[in-house]
Parts: sequence; structure tokens; C-alpha cells
Amino acid sequence: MTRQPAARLTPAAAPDTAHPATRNPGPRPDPGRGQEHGPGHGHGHGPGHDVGWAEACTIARTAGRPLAGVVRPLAEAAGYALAAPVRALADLPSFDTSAMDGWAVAGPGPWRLKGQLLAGHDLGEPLAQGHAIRIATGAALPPGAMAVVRREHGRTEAGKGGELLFSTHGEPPAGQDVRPRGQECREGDELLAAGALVTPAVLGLAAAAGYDELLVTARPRVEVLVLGDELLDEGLPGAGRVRDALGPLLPPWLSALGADVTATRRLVDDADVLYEAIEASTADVVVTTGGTAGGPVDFVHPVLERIGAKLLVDGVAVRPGHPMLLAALPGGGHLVGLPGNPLAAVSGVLTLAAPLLRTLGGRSDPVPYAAPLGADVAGHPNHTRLVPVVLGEGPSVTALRFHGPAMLRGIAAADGMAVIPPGGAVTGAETVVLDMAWGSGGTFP
Ligand SMILES: Nc1nc2c(c(=O)[nH]1)N[C@H]1C(S)=C(S)[C@@H](COP(=O)(O)OP(=O)(O)OC[C@H]3O[C@@H](n4cnc5c(N)ncnc54)[C@H](O)[C@@H]3O)O[C@H]1N2
Ligand code: MOO
Repeated sequence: MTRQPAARLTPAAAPDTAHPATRNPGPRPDPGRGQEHGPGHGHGHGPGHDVGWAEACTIARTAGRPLAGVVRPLAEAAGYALAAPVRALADLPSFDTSAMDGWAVAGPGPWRLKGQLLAGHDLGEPLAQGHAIRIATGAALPPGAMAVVRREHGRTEAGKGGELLFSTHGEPPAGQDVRPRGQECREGDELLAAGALVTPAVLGLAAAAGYDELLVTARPRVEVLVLGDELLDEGLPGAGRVRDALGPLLPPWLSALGADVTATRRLVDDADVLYEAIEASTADVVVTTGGTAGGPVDFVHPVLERIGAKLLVDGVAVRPGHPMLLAALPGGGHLVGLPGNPLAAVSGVLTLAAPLLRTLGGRSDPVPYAAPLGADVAGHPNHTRLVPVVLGEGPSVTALRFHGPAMLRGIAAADGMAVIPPGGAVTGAETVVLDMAWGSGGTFP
């Protein structure tokens, strides 16, 4: 283990930057930021309108409600969250079971041998005192049997009136190498709580406990709109054109966070085109990239105003990514506006998209992790910083180079993003680390 659960941060010691999608107490506003600039106070996106990073996460987490429950056969349930607890439909094991290949025995040895029991076969006749029956791992113990003698702990020899079994390891105590009925759970026991992610292990457990299908929360449908006339879809960048990095990056990342990405579209920088795309979308969440700042072709704000969207977050006191936004659309969906700079967009994914998608998809909050910093990390004077880090020995995390807002070189090699409070953090400081979605049970399409 190289990371420590941040749960050991006491509430009093929890920094403003502890991830708020947790059981920790609610976040406090970032220092240096006026309380009066809450969400929904105007449509500006200058520094004065930014909400604190932790507050932005909380707003996104509470912006929606879990989608409807749907029933999925086990083969199609991975990557959903449980909409109801999984309770055992039977005792597990549901019969006394041999844990080893050998002989089931009744009473003290030596035992008179008769027949054999294989896994999956009927219970067989009751075993009389002084008798043994050959048994396979997983076979139901016959009534009357009190223990199993492993094959390597027994010796058979012909005796008067048939074959006899002797234990080479003394008299087996009652219950030796037997898995008793109900050892793992009793029918009705809660095995997993609602909100748990359906992982491969969960599928196996559900099947073992008698399930053919699971009640899960629908995965939010997400449409990605990539803005920017300067973007290329293929070939080498140059001559003022850059490759679209977010078209490839976002769909699998959002899927790992619980979304079903229904479409990824490249749009030209045109306000009408953006307006029509958002208006026509039936997705639960529209994610846009670029166009969030105040440049000549940055249309996200004016288009949201024209649509009548309500800005829930309009700028966040975080670097990179401060122009990110979250809006409630008139039709009931949400729009996450990610800045165009690629690492700033990742920051917006972790700050706004992840908590929103978790809530819509009915996923329980993650347990935050913290680790000491392996070296000092400079801070912004009054904004939180999200910095790509790698896990090291100790445990500790170390910031990676190439963490500029336009760079992906750091994040591509990172194990997580450290949350650096305003003013920075010194070597050894316990620092919250946001997992990459695929490091915390996420699934890919
Ligand atoms: N006067 C100001 N200018 C800027 C501010 C500000 O506060 N005042 N904020 C800066 C910050 S911080 C960021 S971040 C960006 C956000 O800009 P936009 O969201 O409007 O994004 P664009 O202008 O469209 O693009 C910014 C940058 O990113 C490149 N880009 C865009 N999309 C992609 C993509 N899919 N793949 C790769 N690269 C992409 C684009 O070419 C630009 O270089 O604004 C600052 N400006
Ligand atoms: O915050 Mo911007 O997101 O610096 O690149």
C-alpha cells in the first residue's frame, strides 16, 4: 500500500481541499474569496465570480438526482451502480460442503469405506457411525458426516469385510475441512450496499448468492461537443492548427466515471451551431470543450444565456481550469463547460463532471485518499491547484513536471491529481489525491 485513507484526517484537520464528495464535513470557502459570489450570482467569469474548488465539487455533486433504476442481466450489469442492496437469496454455502478432496467420515476411525460423492451430485444416504465415503471438494457432506479427512491425510487398506480408512494425522476434529452451511452469509444478509459499483467481483458474488439480474441505476447519457476551428482530427500539428486531444481523451474517461457517451461531435466555432447542438441534445449531460473564456469566438456563455440555462458554477478558484462551468439546462439536463486547454479540461472533469456523473449514476461517494508530499509544491496565492502526481515509496506522492494547462505530458504519466491548497504545501504535508477513474474501479466501454 502506498496510500493512506484520508479518512484518518480528523474533521478539524481536514483542509479546505479535502475532496468534498466524501463523508467529511462540508467544505469551507477558499480563503481570499468573498462569500457574496455564490453560484448563480451573475454570468461573469472573471476571478471575482469563482467559487472555491471544494464548493464547486459539492455544487456538482448535489446538482442532480440519481436516474431511474433499471434491471440488467448479470452479463450486462458491469459498470452500473447498485440501485438497491444486494441481499443473499440463499445461505452461502447453501449446504455443508467438503473443502477438500478426501473422505467424509462419521464417528471415530478407522472407518469402513463405501462409495463416493462428487460435487453437484445428490446428497446421498446418511453416513452411519464408523463409515467413510470418498468425497470431492465442493460436494455436499452426507447427513451424519462430521469431518473430512484429506486424501493426503488418509491411508486405505483391505480389511475384513471391505476396505478400511485410517487417518495418518490423528482423529479429525468435528468440522475439519468442512465449510458449514451459512458460513459466508445467511439468506437475507446484506452483501453490498446500494451505490456500490458493479465490478467483476460483484457480478461473481451476485451470481453465487442466487441472482440472475440486478437492479442498477441507469448510467447518465453524455454527449460531448468539441469546439474549436483550430483543431485537427488527424495528422501532424503545425501552422496554427493543433490536434484535438479532448475528443480522444474524454469519452473513455467519462465512461470510466459512469457515463454512457452517446456521441462525440466536433463543432465549428459558431454560436448558432452550438445553440442548435445543445437545444437538440437529449443527453442527461452535455459536455463542451473550449469556448469558456472571453475570446472572440468563445460562445459558451452567450449561448447558455440564450438557451435560458441556469449557471450553477461559473468559474472555480482552481488552477488549471478556472473558467470551467456547470449549468442546469431548461429541459432538465446539465451542461459541463470544460476549458479548451487540455489539462484545464481534465481539472474540470475531476471537479464538476465526476461528482455530477456519480450522483446521476447513483454511485456512492469515494473514500478520499491522502498521502504526504515527497517534495514542496508551490501554490497559487488564493486558488487551489490540481497537480499530476506519481506514487512513490514511503508512501508519498511527487508532483510531475509538465503540468501547464495546455500540457498532457504530466497527467498521462500520473497516478492521480494532488489537491494543493492555496499558498502551496511543504514536503511531508498530507495531501488529498484524486484517483484517476480507472484506478478506483472504473470501467471502460
Ligand atoms: N483574457 C483571458 N484569456 C483567457 C483567460 C482569462 O481568464 N482571460 N483564461 C485562460 C484560461 S485559464 C483558459 S483554461 C483558457 C480557456 O479557454 P477556452 O475554454 O475559451 O478555450 P479555447 O480558447 O477554445 O482554447 C484554449 C486553448 O486550448 C486549445 N484547445 C481547445 N480545444 C482543444 C482540444 N480539443 N484539444 C487540444 N487543444 C484544445 C486551444 O487551441 C487553445 O490553445 O482561456 C485562457 N484565456
Ligand atoms: O486555468 Mo487555465 O485553465 O490556466 O488553463
